[in-house]
Amino acid sequence: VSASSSSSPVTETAVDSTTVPSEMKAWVYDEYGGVDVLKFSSDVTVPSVNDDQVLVKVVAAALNPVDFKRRLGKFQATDSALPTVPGYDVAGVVVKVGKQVTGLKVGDEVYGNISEKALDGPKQSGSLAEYTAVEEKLLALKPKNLNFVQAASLPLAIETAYEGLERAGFSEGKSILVLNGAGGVGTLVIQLAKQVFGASKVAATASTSKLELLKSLGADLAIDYTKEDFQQLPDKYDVVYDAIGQGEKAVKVVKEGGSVVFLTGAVAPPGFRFVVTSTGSTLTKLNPYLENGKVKAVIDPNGPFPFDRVKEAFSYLETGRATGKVVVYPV
Ligand SMILES: NC(=O)C1=CN([C@@H]2O[C@H](COP(=O)(O)OP(=O)(O)OC[C@H]3O[C@@H](n4cnc5c(N)ncnc54)[C@H](OP(=O)(O)O)[C@@H]3O)[C@@H](O)[C@H]2O)C=CC1
Ligand SMILES: CC[C@H]1OC(C)=C(O)C1=O
Repeated sequence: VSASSSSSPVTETAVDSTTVPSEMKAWVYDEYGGVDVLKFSSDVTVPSVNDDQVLVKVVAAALNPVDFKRRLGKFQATDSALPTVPGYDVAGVVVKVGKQVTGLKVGDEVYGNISEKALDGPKQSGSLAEYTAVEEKLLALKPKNLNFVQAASLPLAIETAYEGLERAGFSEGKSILVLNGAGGVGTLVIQLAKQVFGASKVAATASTSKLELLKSLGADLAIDYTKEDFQQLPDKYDVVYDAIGQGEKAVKVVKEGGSVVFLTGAVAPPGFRFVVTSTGSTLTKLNPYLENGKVKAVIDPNGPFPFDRVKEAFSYLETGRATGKVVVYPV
């Protein structure tokens, strides 16, 4: 696996914005369950565009664990109605703009996480489709040096990484331990902590074959969780960022007065858990770090998965072994 920030053939894509059809191809499920509830359909209604939204022709989409947790029915109480087109992360081209849209125009190449609140009323018509409708405020212009696969991989994960660091009060000169440094979020927490926030020390956990990746992303210490227990090591950290659900252990290695961020699983005091909020402004703020290559997209080398292999893509993500992001391209 290598992190990359240079564009490639996927950068070029021609999208005819004049002919938006009424129906589209998309992956849909109308019942909660395993990957087999996903059905490929060619006659899904193209979502209408509210005044504050744009219609995006999807070039690439990325998968997140929240996609399969939602499909399994873990967030039914606050989910949008079935049937659902899954998918939060999108990169594509604007083909229609709502009446109140001021910052985007037809032809703009954009990326973003299409659901402002990941669990509370997420979009019913998501990004694993030929078109998706998104509020302008959730999108940012795609950095020119990133191809669509790289751009699609970033939104939800980088927004989560950034929001967690902000909420933890992470700042220059502080130390951090990232539990699950090789995943979609952890690969970005390492980079943001080092390159954007000015960490004094970044430690991260992964299995043996991924340790070099962690160091390439900026980790000063890569801990092989298959061989040693971070709790037995002498170090304590200003912030512990738990992206794997090891709450009870995470709080044992934080410094007095430090912060423990939980993304999943039980919250052990004094830690806290949050759910990511999508905002294009975070992407715009981080675009310079993506454009100068200080922060790179990490794409799992088993992908990108073409549109007709979305089930396989989810099955792979659900193994819990993905390195960086699982991306669907071409759509
Ligand atoms: N609260 C929120 O708003 C959000 C929550 N999340 C949640 O955060 C978690 C991480 O998300 P994401 O990064 O996308 O997940 P990924 O599916 O990308 O994580 C996969 C990685 O997990 C690593 N891993 C598995 N077990 C361990 C372990 N015991 N210790 C260290 N690493 C391990 C694997 O590395 P290896 O093969 O080496 O084990 C693999 O590279 C998920 O539970 C997700 O639902 C994510 C985004 C937002
Ligand atoms: C409660 C955490 C939940 O929210 C998101 C976005 C996930 O991936 C989760 O597990």
